[in-house]
Amino acid sequence: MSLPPSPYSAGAGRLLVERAPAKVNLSLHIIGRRADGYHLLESLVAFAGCGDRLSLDPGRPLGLTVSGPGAEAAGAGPDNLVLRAANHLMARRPGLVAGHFHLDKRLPVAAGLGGGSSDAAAALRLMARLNGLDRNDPAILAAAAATGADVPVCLDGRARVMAGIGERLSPPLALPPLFAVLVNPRVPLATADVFRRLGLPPGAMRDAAPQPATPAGGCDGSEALAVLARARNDLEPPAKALSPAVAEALILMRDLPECRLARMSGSGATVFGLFDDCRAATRARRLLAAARPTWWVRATVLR
Ligand SMILES: C[C@](O)(CO)[C@H](O)COP(=O)(O)OP(=O)(O)OC[C@H]1O[C@@H](n2ccc(N)nc2=O)[C@H](O)[C@@H]1O
Ligand SMILES: Nc1ncnc2c1ncn2[C@@H]1O[C@H](COP(=O)(O)OP(=O)(O)OP(=O)(O)O)[C@@H](O)[C@H]1O
Repeated sequence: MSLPPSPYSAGAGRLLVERAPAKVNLSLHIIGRRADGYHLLESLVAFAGCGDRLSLDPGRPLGLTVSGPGAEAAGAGPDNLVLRAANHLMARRPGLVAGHFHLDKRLPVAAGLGGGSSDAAAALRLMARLNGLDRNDPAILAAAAATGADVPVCLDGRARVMAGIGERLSPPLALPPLFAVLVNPRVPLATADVFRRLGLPPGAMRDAAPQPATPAGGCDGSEALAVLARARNDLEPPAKALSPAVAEALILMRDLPECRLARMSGSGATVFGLFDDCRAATRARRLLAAARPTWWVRATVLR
């Protein structure tokens, strides 16, 4: 039996490494549904300090190995979003040099944290670095959009408002650092199932939804929290209907004495809580981890 190649093996080239941070939807408002079934939305997206890690060994043929707690759920086959993104890019730019990817999969899978999308974006950044492409090269942007609705916003991992189905991005936003706890009850939720459960017919527009509450540039953390409190995640009700663990996580988070805001991210089941400072978030992480020892719980800063 041959051993899988070491993620840290030197190969013929220099190992390139990128972080793939978790994406958190601070707000998510559904505006309508396109005739092709995709939903139009407005979402304020930020990125966490925790995430996956992707490396690329340029000396070897295109391939992927995966390690870490989420390795089995993510898989290492051609459907992994790392390989899908690389193949989308190579189809648009024949002749690009690829290599062997190694993914250290730390984030829970199908969790509303855009882990796969962030991995795909990291793969495109690695391919861009290896081939001397600009990150804003049209082929990179097109490969990102073709890989998944969340991939474009993950390309540079900076807080933005995304609109359309995720292809229209605001300029980067200067959010104050937000002290957060992320909790995932380890119940995977398929994004397509959550959108379907919303029950919006294709072609339908909802009554005018408010703009996503976006904290003004330069505001402090407590002003940002006040603005975010006026927003919502429209996918919470369908996710709760599909998984009671989402409601349980929201209640546990909201009931923590120092929690200022609790909301689901993306299509769930991960719930985030926001706190006034790092110490309050750390205390909350300890309380949640003790209350639900089998759940995935992290304290982190969102930017
Ligand atoms: C919920 C969010 O995570 C918010 O950031 C994204 O909108 C979902 O992004 P994603 O996981 O990259 O989604 P994709 O992989 O492109 O799509 C998965 C499935 O979700 C549904 N989908 C996704 C995005 C969207 N705007 N409308 C949809 O209805 C579609 O059924 C699609 O087949
Ligand atoms: N690298 C990857 N990491 C995680 N999942 C992957 C990956 N590649 C393919 N997948 C598949 O994609 C699906 C969605 O995974 P992901 O973890 O990105 O979901 P998510 O966090 O809900 O994303 P989003 O917030 O964008 O909806 C899973 O069912 C998984 O099998």
